[in-house]
Amino acid sequence: MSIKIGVLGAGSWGTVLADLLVNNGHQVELWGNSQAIADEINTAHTNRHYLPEFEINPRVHASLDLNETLQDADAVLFVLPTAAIRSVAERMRPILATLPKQPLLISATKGLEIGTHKRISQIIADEFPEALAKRLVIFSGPSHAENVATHDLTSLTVASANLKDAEWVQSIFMNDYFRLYTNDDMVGVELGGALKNVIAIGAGILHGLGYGDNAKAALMTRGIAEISRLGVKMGANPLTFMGLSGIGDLIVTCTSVNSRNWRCGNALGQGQKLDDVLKNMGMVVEGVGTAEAAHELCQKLQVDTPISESIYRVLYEDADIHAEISKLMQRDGRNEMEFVN
Ligand SMILES: NC(=O)C1=CN([C@@H]2O[C@H](COP(=O)(O)OP(=O)(O)OC[C@H]3O[C@@H](n4cnc5c(N)ncnc54)[C@H](O)[C@@H]3O)[C@@H](O)[C@H]2O)C=CC1
Ligand SMILES: O=C(CO)COP(=O)(O)O
Repeated sequence: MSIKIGVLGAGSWGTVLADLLVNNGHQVELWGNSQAIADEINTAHTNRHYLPEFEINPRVHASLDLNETLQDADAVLFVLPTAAIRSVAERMRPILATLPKQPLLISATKGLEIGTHKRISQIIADEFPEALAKRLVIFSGPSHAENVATHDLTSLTVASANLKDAEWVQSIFMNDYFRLYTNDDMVGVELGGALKNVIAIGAGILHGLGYGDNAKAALMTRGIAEISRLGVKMGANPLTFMGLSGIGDLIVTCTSVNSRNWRCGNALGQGQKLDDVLKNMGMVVEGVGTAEAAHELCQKLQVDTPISESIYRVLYEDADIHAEISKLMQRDGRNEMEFVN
C-alpha cells in the first residue's frame, strides 16, 4: 500500500518522519516555512540546521506550498510546535474544504496551548469540522529524532478514539526499526507527551547543578506520579502513564542529551538565563510553554503538582533553584500510595 502523506513542519522530527515514511514506500510532501531549508532538502538532501549528520532520502520533497502539500493527501501529519498548530490549522481549513478527499489527521506534536491549556486534539476539534477532527490519531512516545535518523530501535504509541484509524497509522509507519502500539486513551497519551517535557527541564536542572542518579530517579518517579494525578483528573486511564507515551517518554527525555527540554534545564542549572538558552537552542523547547499552561490548568482543577510548580516558578518567576529544591525536599512526609491532592 503506497499513500501520500503531507508532513507539516520541516524541523528535526518532521524531517526524520518524512524520511521514514518515504523509506516505507510512501509519497511524502514535507511542508515548511523556510525557502532555504526546502531548497536544501530538495537539492542537497540534508537539513543541517536541525540534523547536521543526516542524509535524507532524495524522494522526500519539501515545499512551502500548503495547497500542494494537502492535494490528494491520504494523511496529514502535524509535526509543528504547539504554538503554530492553531494558525496552520486555520490556513488549512479553506483548502481542505475544496478537496474531494479528506485526509486522516495525525499529530506528533507534544504540548499544551498557552492561554487555553488545550491539548492538540482539542485545538484540532476547534479548528476542523467534527467528522475530520474525530478521526485524529495521536502519535507519541520515546523517540528522539537523532536516534530515529540512525535507525535506532524505537517504539511508540498511536492513540485514537477509532481503533481502525490507529491501526492504519500503525501499518504505514511500522518497519524493522520502528514499532507502534495502539491505545484508545487519547487524553492520557497526549498528556504524557506534553507534561514530561516540564519534568525533563527539571532533570536537566538537577544535572546542571551536579546532582546524581538518586535525585534524577526520584524526580522521574515522583514526576510520573504527578503527571498521572493530573491525567486521571482529566479522564485519562492511569495505566497509560505506565506505557511508552508515559513513563517511556519521561525516561528518554529526562536522560538524553538529545532532549531540548533536558538541555534547556541543564543550562539553567549551570546558571544561564532562560532567554539566552532559548535563543541559542534554535529549536522548540515545548516544556517552557507547557509549564505555564499546566500551572494554570492545575490551579483551575485544584491538582497538586509540586515538582512542575517549582519548575514553573524557576521559569516564570525567576525563583531561586536551590530554594525550590529545598522546598520540595522539606514538604510534609507522605505515604507513597496516596494519589489524592
Ligand atoms: N525532535 C524530536 O526528537 C521530537 C519532537 N517531538 C515534537 O514534535 C514537535 C516539533 O518538534 P521539532 O521537530 O523538534 O521542532 P523543531 O524546532 O526542530 O522544528 C519545528 C519546525 O516547525 C517550523 N515552524 C514553526 N512555526 C511554523 C509555522 N507557523 N508554519 C510552518 N512551520 C513552522 C519551524 O520553522 C521548524 O522548522 C514538538 O511538539 C516536539 O515536542 C516529538 C517527538 C520527538
Ligand atoms: O519528545 C521527545 C522525545 O520523545 C523530544 O523531546 P525534546 O523536545 O526534549 O527533545
